[in-house]
Amino acid sequence: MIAEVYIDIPANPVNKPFDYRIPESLEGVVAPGMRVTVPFGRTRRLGFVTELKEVSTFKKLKAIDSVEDHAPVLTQELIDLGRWLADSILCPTVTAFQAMLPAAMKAEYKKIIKIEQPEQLKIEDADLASFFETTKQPIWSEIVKSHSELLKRINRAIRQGSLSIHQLVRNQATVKKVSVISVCATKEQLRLELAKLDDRAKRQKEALQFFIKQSDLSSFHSPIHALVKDGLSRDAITKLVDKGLLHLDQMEQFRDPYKHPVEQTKPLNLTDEQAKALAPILQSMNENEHRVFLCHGVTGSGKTEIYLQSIQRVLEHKRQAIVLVPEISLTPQMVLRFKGRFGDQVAVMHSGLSRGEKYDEWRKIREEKVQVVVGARSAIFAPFKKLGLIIIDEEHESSYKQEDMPRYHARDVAIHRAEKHHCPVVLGSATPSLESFARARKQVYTLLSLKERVNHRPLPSVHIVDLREEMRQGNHSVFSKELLEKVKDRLQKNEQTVLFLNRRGYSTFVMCRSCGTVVKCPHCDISLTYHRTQHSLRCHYCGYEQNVPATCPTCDSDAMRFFGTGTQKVEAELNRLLPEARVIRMDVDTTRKKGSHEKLLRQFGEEKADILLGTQMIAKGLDFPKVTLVGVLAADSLLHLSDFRASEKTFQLITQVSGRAGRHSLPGEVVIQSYTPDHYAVIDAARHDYESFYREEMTIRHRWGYPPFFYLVLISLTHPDPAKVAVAADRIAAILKNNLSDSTQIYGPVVPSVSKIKDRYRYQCMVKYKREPALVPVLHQILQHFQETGKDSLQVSIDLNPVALM
Ligand SMILES: Nc1ncnc2c1ncn2[C@@H]1O[C@H](COP(=O)(O)OP(=O)(O)OP(=O)(O)O)[C@@H](O)[C@H]1O
Ligand SMILES: [Zn+2]
Ligand SMILES: [Zn+2]
Repeated sequence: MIAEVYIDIPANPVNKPFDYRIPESLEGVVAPGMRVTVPFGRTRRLGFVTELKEVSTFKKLKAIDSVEDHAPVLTQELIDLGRWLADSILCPTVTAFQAMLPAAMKAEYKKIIKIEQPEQLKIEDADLASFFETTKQPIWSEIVKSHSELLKRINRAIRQGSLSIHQLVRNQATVKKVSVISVCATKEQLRLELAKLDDRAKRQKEALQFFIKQSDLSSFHSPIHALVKDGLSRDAITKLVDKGLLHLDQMEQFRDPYKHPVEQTKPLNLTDEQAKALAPILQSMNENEHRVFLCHGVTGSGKTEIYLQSIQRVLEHKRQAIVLVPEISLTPQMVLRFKGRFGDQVAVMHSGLSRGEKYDEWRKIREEKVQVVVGARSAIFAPFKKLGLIIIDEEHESSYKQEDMPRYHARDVAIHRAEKHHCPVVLGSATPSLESFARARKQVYTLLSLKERVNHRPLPSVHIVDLREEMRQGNHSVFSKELLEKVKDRLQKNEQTVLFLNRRGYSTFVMCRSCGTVVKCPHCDISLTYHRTQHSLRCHYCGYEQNVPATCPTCDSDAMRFFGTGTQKVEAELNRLLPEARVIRMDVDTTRKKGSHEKLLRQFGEEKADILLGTQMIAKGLDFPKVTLVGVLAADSLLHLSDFRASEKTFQLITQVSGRAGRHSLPGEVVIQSYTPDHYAVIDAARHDYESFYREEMTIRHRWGYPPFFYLVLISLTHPDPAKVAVAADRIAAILKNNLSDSTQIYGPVVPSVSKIKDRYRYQCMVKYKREPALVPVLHQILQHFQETGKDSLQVSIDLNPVALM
């Protein structure tokens, strides 16, 4: 038999299956979806078996060395998915396969030095020979590091054939095992042994008495460490094992990151709106029909309960469900809602788990020990065999798109998988992406609307504060008078406040602090980006460049400023203005340590603080009854990012943050501080008017030719030599222009705002198109032609439908 194997080298020339002979010893063992070690070139590599066949067109085939898995790690569906993904996002197939598996299963390659001719080595270099006699596993990289003086001699010995270099492939995945003791003797036999032992074997006697006391010996088993904890001697147990009276077994164990018992919750009585939204989802499941639902529900409308009750039906049908949640809202609060309803049937996958924990959660899925997975982006690849439902909460979140290879969007993968499994996908959000809402409008997706909060609780009332006005009145603080008054009021009433400061995007744009003007590109309607090194303003899209104006082009004031307020500064100011307030600050600095994110949120939930001050990580998923005030310190910070999605992101963020207020019995209030209070993204968010925002934004996208009306492709090049990357960028732009149709537009090449990363210079080209059949073949050709391997070479990456254009 012959196996087709994708080699674990993510490079274009290797991006095809290679044929390998299955040796007799592995006949019937090797199966598609397994990982194998194979000789490749002069090394050994890990590979994925995708197909078995009888004949090969090649005459001389190398044989597979060994099998890494006892069962396939990729199902047939995932193998097909990997091929599809590789084609549609232009990545090597093996990269797609790897993305589907937990990191612990990535192969680790180690080079070791092997002695081929010990006698010859002794003659040629006796010192070296005795060195290797004392070194058990001479690992190449370690020898290079600590015995560099030997390198020359080792190299000579390799040339002469007495030494050689071997590549070891190591599977990093480890299964945690526990030693379990059972009894293989009768009580009678144990008593006999007890009588035989002399008095010095006191500990063995104790152990025997312990087992004799057990009511049912044949079904007894216990981890050895539990017995030791109960006072038995490990030594004595081992002796009894040796005598054949006890039996020792290694049992696999799952590491459990959520050990605490969870209180079971029951399905809630649905509101009318919830029931109306749930019905078509259930119907689609009953009919085994693939449909995509967009569940557009205002914050606090009870979307999660709809998810829970849909999953319940999935379980009744003996099928399985995937729930995707953005990494930052995958808080214990969120996890508990699923564990509380479905208990041990839920696996959780997120970046906070250790490698081993992630691997075990993955194994629970593969071994069908769980039926539901709640996880971040990569959980979309959960190896369930009978998917019945995929839910993507906060579907508008840009983190569902992976920013590096493979650049997949979890939403696209979800829809593709659900099609194969004939099951529905539910996309949920209070602020759907324009793409998804447009599809729902065109009835590609089915729209489910929840317009009210649960139990008719009102949405919070929102006040917009004009920061320019505050400035004019001489208030230079980050807090407007109104916001400060309201925070004080909450302090008095013993209620809580959430203050939100978006730091991302600061100081990349220049704004006039007296009139709010931001300098834009005359050709693209995009804010210009400040380049520190040249002290100039540039357009990301078309390359337009100008100097930073000394005075504001609109009002002539000299208050043109870069933005630089951070959470720390705000915290200091809070301490000065309200010394009695207890503040919890949450940002990248205070949440770096594992578990600190949860800890801070728990403290806030336990009302150990009055104010929660944070960045985007507090915008989502929080549900605290005492929060009655939310303040957005500067709503514009995202608005002027040089990104056509800037307004959309601003609208989403303001809506999400506002949604944290007044979710329970106490009514909520929101203060939005802004330098551009009449921007539609700010006004519509304040009015909770998604549809109005959608209309205005779509008009603008249409006018300027941005998605969802057009598709974008971003081609990025990097090279250590600025001249080389410039030449390649020009050639690629020329190929695009010559091979794509006239209606497709090609922008660039331009230098992106970050022009150099890790000493590699960057260039970008952008393609904007509506229908372009030649696109994928041309992009393939570009990759084949320009992509080089090796460190100091040209790197080309292609991002279809990029979410960030930085
Ligand atoms: N049918 C119901 N009856 C009573 N309470 C409910 C019902 N459905 C949901 N709730 C409660 O209402 C609150 C808000 O629900 P949930 O968090 O699911 O809203 P959401 O739509 O997901 O909001 P967000 O988009 O802001 O995260 C929760 O505390 C939830 O327990
Ligand atoms: Zn101005
Ligand atoms: Zn421009």
